[in-house]
Amino acid sequence: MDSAANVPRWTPSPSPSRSLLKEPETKANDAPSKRKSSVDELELQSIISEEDAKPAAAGPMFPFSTGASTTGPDPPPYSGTYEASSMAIDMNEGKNYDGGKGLTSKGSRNGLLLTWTDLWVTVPGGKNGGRPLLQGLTGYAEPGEILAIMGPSGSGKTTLLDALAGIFPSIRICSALQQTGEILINGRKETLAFGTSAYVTQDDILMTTLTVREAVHFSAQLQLPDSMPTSEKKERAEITIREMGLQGSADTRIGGWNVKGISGGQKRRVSICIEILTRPKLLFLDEPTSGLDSAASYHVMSHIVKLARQDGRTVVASIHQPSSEVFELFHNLCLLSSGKTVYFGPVSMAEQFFSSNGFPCPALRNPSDHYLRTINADFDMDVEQGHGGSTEEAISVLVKSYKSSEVSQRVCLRAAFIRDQVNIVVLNSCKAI
Ligand SMILES: Nc1ncnc2c1ncn2[C@@H]1O[C@H](COP(=O)(O)OP(=O)(O)OP(=O)(O)O)[C@@H](O)[C@H]1O
Repeated sequence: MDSAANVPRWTPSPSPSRSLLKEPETKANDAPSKRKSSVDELELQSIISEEDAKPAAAGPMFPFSTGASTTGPDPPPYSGTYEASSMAIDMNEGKNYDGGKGLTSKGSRNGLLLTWTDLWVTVPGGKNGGRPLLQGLTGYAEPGEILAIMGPSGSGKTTLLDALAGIFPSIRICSALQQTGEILINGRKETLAFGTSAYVTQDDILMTTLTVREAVHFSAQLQLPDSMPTSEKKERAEITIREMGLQGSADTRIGGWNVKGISGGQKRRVSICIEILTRPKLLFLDEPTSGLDSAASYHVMSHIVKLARQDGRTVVASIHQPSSEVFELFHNLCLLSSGKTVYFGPVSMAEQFFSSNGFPCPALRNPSDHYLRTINADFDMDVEQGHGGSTEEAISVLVKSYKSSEVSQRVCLRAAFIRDQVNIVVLNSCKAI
């Protein structure tokens, strides 16, 4: 077992300024388009189909607005075909990536592509005019993929999820948090129709007197459209109960502080069950695996991956301590420390990022544990020093290195590219009218 003294510490070499995403030797024989690695080579191809540019039918508005409602033609559904090949290769290298093929599949054609640029959330007041909880974050979440948000406790994971889900300022008015930056759906500010997105919060708010089956069935009756026959709603509820591995406790009361009911982990799964009943296109999950053992965590997360892949759903999940198997299920990783980005990019490239900055993951250690231990400064006083610099120094090196890295530039470019591309399509469709 590792002792606290074995926590990897900052060592000054190799140089943090070393460029990331260097072309691996093994790619030398790949097609020329795959070999492109420079951002200058990014071809901004306007290949969103004309059909995609048609305004979508208006529907009832979802309470979790993800941006101001816009006038004019609605944005085209994300087609997944805008991608320049050079970017697709470098950004998505790794075993979980399907080379962009999945994004052009039928299921993902109507997916939601979420992008955020220079996102700040601040608590007003204090000497310096406020305390920033999120500091200029930029990123994206793609259809058919899972973005994992990780970081030590208090690093801003829930704040980021809340901001992306449009919780500020409409729902948590009393929090008085200030938010700036741009959050776009398919490149546009958009208010989503009811049932399009769902948010499983950290707290399980459930009716304690109901059984699991009653809770899920009632929820299905209320959430699923009136046009769906009752028998189909019941079937959907039963399928979802099974998918979350709750069939064994379906007739057990949920329970609360006064009456013992299902376990904490089972409550978590009931909450997820209720939110995925409508099969939302955009799903936010705050700590979906808390309270679950490693096998249950794996089953729940792999089911969510399946859901994401099946119909090109976009999933953003904060997660504390994934096992290595669960970690491998994620596509992209957003690693936060005190509201700053330590790393954003493909899960498969994170290891290279850490080792190129002097923090190689020791053999046989779960990479996610390694990343979190490297950037957790909460217990610095208790941890024996002597392995190089402090955790604060390590965080500072990684944050600086990420900012100047090619991977960060690509993330910014990608967010800008998606926005510009959609604007071109909307402009063209307006001209055509
Ligand atoms: N309304 C608020 N007013 C002041 N500070 C806040 C507010 N909301 C969050 N914070 C602070 O913002 C920081 C980030 O909180 P957040 O809940 O996003 O962290 P987290 O990474 O989700 O933590 P955990 O993993 O423990 O859930 C914390 O320091 C928290 O105390």
